[in-house]
Amino acid sequence: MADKSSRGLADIVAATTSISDIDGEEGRLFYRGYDIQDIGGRISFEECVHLLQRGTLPTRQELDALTEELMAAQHIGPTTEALLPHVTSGGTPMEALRTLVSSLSADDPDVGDSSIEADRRKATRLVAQMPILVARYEAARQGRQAPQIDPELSIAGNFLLQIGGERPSERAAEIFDACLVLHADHTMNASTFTARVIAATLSDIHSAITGAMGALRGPLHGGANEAVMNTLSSIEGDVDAVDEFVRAELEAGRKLMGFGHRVYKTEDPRATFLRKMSEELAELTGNRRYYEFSRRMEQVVFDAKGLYPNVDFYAASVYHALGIPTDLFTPVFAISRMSGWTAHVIEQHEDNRLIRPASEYTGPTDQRWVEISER
Ligand SMILES: CC(=O)SCCNC(=O)CCNC(=O)[C@H](O)C(C)(C)COP(=O)(O)OP(=O)(O)OC[C@H]1O[C@@H](n2cnc3c(N)ncnc32)[C@H](O)[C@@H]1OP(=O)(O)O
Ligand SMILES: O=C([O-])CC(=O)C(=O)O
Repeated sequence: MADKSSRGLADIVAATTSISDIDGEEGRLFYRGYDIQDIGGRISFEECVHLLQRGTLPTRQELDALTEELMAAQHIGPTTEALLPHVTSGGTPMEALRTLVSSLSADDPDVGDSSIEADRRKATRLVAQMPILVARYEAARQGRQAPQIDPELSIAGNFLLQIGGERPSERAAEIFDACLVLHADHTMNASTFTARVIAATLSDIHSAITGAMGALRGPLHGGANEAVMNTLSSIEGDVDAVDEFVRAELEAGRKLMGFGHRVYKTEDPRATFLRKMSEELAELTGNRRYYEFSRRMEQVVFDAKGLYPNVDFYAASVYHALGIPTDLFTPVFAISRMSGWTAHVIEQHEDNRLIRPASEYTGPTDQRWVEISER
């Protein structure tokens, strides 16, 4: 029997990992020992994928080889293709994409092979396929074709091209690329933990990722970025209306999405980057409304509750300024987090033990069976 229970497994070490680390007191995040303050805005998402999945920042040659592999995998198979029209009409994008991601395994060349080598190949393919899936989903629900991939553009640039229908500005692609790096991994967050639990039964990588998608979707986790945008756009009037909105929400006992964190006791270092991006995009687009609303909300929430914004808070105004539809914000998170999830599945399979925590029983005891007619 366990010594004590921890609600929500807070502070419980559930895995050892060499992929990422967080110092919650200092507000620091590391990918394989590299401080996000150092690599954020400096490495591309493709380099980040190499770092997380393969363990090192790539040499030029390694990066070229990975980019080629990713390019070659940027398509979806006939099973997923056939499913697309069935999932675009009902439900949310995350529900549809969870189903579509699961279907990718049917056409994967390594289907049925759960060796580490096959895991690695599937991991690269999943990273390449996720932005294509989101873009194809968006095009399908709008009844149009997604533009062709441009081999000159990065994953980030191509995604903006496919969603927006035109080549993004260089700066927009750079900013989005940096966003993908910032969201790529975060130790034992709920979706990564889900993926590891599934992988630890020696299940396959697509099953683990499908579960992770389900966990990411919730508003207490990745779904918060969409909720933040809905909050910001629901506030009518000028920036002063933010004060009253926050007061009313807190008085009603509701949580403000995009604030608070299980691990960070100070500012989330990713929020520091995203705030700057939000400000820059406000200047570039000439629309400062959501940046200013966000700044005010941050101040008012801190004064009232001492809570800091998390990664999802400024991601909302950034994605909005980049022209991404609000209900694709969480799918965008999944595009990035695919790199971390897959790295964790590989790590779990490399040194596996079934994950099976204990529970503390709180139900009745000494019950006795009685005939159904007498209950
Ligand atoms: C990528 C990510 O997943 S980042 C997180 C995204 N999620 C959100 O932004 C949703 C809003 N935030 C939250 O719900 C929480 O802060 C979480 C889920 C992120 C962390 O939760 P936990 O560590 O379990 O903290 P918990 O929910 O128990 O909150 C502790 C206290 O702070 C309060 N609190 C925490 N976050 C918030 C918030 N966003 N707004 C208002 N109050 C909050 C709680 O009401 C609670 O108060 P109480 O002790 O008086 O009851
Ligand atoms: O770590 C967490 O609990 C949530 C989070 O910030 C993330 O997954 O990026």
